[in-house]
Amino acid sequence: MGNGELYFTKMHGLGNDFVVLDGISQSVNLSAAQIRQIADRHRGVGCDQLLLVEAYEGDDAEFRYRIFNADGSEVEQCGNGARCFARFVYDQGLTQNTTIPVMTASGRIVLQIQPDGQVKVNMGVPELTPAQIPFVSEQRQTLYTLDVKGAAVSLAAVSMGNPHAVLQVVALESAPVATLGALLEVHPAFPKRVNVGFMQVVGRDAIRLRVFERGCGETLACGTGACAAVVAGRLQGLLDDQVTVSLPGGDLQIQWQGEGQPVWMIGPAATVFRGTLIV
Ligand SMILES: N[C@@H](CCC[C@H](N)C(=O)O)C(=O)O
Repeated sequence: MGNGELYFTKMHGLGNDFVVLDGISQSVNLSAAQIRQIADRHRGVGCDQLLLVEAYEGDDAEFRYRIFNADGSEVEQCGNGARCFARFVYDQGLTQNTTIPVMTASGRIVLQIQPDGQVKVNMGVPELTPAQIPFVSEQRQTLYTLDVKGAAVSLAAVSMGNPHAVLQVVALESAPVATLGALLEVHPAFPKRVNVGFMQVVGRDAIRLRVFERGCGETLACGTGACAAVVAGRLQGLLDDQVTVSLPGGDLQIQWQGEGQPVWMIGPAATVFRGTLIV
C-alpha cells in the first residue's frame, strides 16, 4: 500500500455493498491483502465484495467482471453485484446498451436495465449435480443430511455458479445464522466452502431469507442466495415459479420455471458515492 491511487464507486444492492473499480480506464492489480484492507469497515472503504470491471475480448460479451469477497478470495458469481455492475457500466457511459452480456468466472450472464431503473438478470441454469457444486455426495438428492458437530442438519445444495446450502427454518429471527452458517461454510462436504441460506417459507409465492456468505459473513442480501433458495424450495414442492424473496435489506423477485431452465432475478442497484483510494 502507499504508492498509487484508484478511482472507485461505492454501490449496493439491497444493502449488499460493493467497491466497484473500473479496470478499463485505469490499471488495477490488487493483492488479496489490499482487497481485505479496502473491504475493512474501519481501515478501508468497507464492503462485502469488491467488483472489478474489465474489457472482454470475445464476441459473446461486452465486459468481464470479477468478484472478490471481503476476505480477498476471488469467486465465481454475485447476483447483487451483477445488477450493480450493469448500472455502473451504463451510468459511467462505458456502454449505451441496456441489454448487457457479461463474462464472469462461472460463464456468461445477460443483464437488462429496466425502464424503472431496476435490473433484470438471467442468472443461468442452476447446477444440481453434487460434483459440480461442488458437494461431496455419491448421488444427487433434493435434501442431504450433514453431521455438524454431532447434530444432523438437513439442507439442499445448489450452485448458481457459486455454491449454496439452503436450510429451511420455522422462524428466521431465531435462526442460528452466525453460528451454524460459520460451521457449514467450512464443512468438508463443501470443498470450495459454501454460502449458507436460512429460508422461511411464508407462502407458495413468498419466502424470507438470511444468508451467511462465504468469505464475508451474514450480509443484508444475497442475490445468488435468493436464486438458490427458490430453486431448493421449488424442488421440494414448496414454491410456485414466481417468488418474492424478502431479505433483511429488501425484496428481490425471482422466477424459475424448473429443471433445465435459467433463474431470473429482478431487483434494484444504487450508487452511493465515488472517491479515490490510496493503495
Ligand atoms: N452477495 C453475492 C454473492 C457474493 C459471493 C459469495 N459470497 C461467494 O463466495 O460465493 C450475491 O448477491 O450473490
